[in-house]
Amino acid sequence: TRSTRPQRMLKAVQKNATKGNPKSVISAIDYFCKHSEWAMNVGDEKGSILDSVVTEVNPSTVLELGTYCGYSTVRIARLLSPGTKLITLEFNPANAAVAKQIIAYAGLQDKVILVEGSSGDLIPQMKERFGITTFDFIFLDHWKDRYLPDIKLFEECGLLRKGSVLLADNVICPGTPEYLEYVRKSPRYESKYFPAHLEYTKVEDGLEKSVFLG
Ligand SMILES: CNc1ncnc2c1ncn2[C@@H]1O[C@H](/C=C/CNC(=O)c2cc(-c3ccc(F)cc3)cc(O)c2O)[C@H](F)[C@H]1O
Ligand SMILES: [Mg+2]
Repeated sequence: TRSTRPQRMLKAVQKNATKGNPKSVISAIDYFCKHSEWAMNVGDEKGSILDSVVTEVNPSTVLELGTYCGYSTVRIARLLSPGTKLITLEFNPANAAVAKQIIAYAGLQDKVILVEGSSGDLIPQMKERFGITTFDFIFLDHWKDRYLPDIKLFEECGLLRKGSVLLADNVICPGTPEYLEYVRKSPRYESKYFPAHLEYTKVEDGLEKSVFLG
């Protein structure tokens, strides 16, 4: 049967990237998406903003919602200090299987805990399963209508502390209007918009960085 786009992306990584070299894996995926097939990775322009926020926060506890093929997982994990691991949630087994291989190809498997399942089910389990008290950094890039319910879940589960940073992809395209209204209106968050473009296109998009004020 015909391969899937994530499988073709993995093939492109195995063909064009250097094993153990995260930068070459990132470049191979960006090249594939620019010249072969568009895919919903955060991409190089927004990815650079992601890099700068991760570097600034230098988090000890990290969560990503929506692994997809692992592109942003590789971008984040490559910047983490030794001994720090990122937890990434993906509920589609086929995506998780590809992501696992792309993360391993980058040599970052020891810095990533990929959990198969839905954020709605897994967020309440973070404390008991992974010994997390609070997250320093959260990257939201899963179904856009789940950003708001999930941030409320973080609050209810006591997973945010004064200074926790949430970075949300696609707040313009496809758009997350309810989430944006919530973080921008709530007195409990300090929010800032980083303008950019939809990955591999000229369409306007951007990232919203929201700091929990406690
Ligand atoms: C709901 N809880 C979940 N828990 C675990 N994994 C999940 C959950 N929900 C989804 N997943 C998992 O997270 C991924 C989903 C990513 C969704 N991303 C997008 O739709 C998305 C769309 C565009 C886009 C823009 C313009 C256009 F013309 C077409 C597309 C651009 C983007 O950057 C995106 O991120 C994965 F597929 C799904 O299994
Ligand atoms: Mg996205």
